[in-house]
Amino acid sequence: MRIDIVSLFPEMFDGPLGHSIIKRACDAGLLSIGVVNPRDFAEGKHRIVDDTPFGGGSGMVMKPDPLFLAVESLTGEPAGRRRVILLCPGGNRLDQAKVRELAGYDHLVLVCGHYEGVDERVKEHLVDEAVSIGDYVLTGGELPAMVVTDAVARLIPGVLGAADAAEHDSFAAGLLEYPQYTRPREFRGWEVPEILVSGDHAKIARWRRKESLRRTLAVRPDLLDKIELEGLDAVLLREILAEREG
Ligand SMILES: NC[C@H]1CCC[C@@H](CNc2ccc(C(N)=O)cn2)C1
Repeated sequence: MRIDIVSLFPEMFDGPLGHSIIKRACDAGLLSIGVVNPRDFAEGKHRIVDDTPFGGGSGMVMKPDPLFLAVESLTGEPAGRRRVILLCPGGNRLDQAKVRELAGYDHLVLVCGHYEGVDERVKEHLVDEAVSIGDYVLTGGELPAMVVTDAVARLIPGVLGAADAAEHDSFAAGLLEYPQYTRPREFRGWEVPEILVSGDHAKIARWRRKESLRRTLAVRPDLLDKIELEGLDAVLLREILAEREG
């Protein structure tokens, strides 16, 4: 997969994309990431990328021309499935389903906004979709672009290594993930649940599913509305509710 990021601050990406899993994915050729600066596409000696808003108002707005030229420099050759995304607070909410959808593309172009706004013609005629990582405003779209890159990259086959590593993530099965423990078995008097050292894999799987349901019910009951709970899940949920009563 190829991810190109359009940002006025390319150096912001050296850290997060230059380490750990993302770096390994790039070194393994599973992912390639580029960052272009729209300022390099701005005309004139001062390479202006923003200007005051028509109609008045405070703050500056990102001009359309440098952004259009920067994106068009990346979308020349017809590359399979491509999606151009603007990161902004008013975009479609990013969730794991959206991450899975974006991971299905061959080429993502992530446009990072700045200042008080981005000229509306960028959203109307240049990008395929506006995406928000949450209901809050940041100083720029760079951190959201890193979030999207990280979340999508870990779903690329081979990036996470252990085949099912992404399967038991929170939200992967629509539920929050079960609690994880590792050595030491006893730490400051706090013991690892006995069942996890029982060696009974069926019981462990049941315990994990039940804990996922218990946590999801407690923290994100809204997620339970989205999935059909049948069979064992329904049994486990009844046990959880009975335990709450008891
Ligand atoms: N009107 C402010 C707005 C103008 C256009 C550029 C953005 C950059 N900041 C962002 C970008 C994305 C998100 C998010 N939630 O994904 C939050 N903040 C700020």
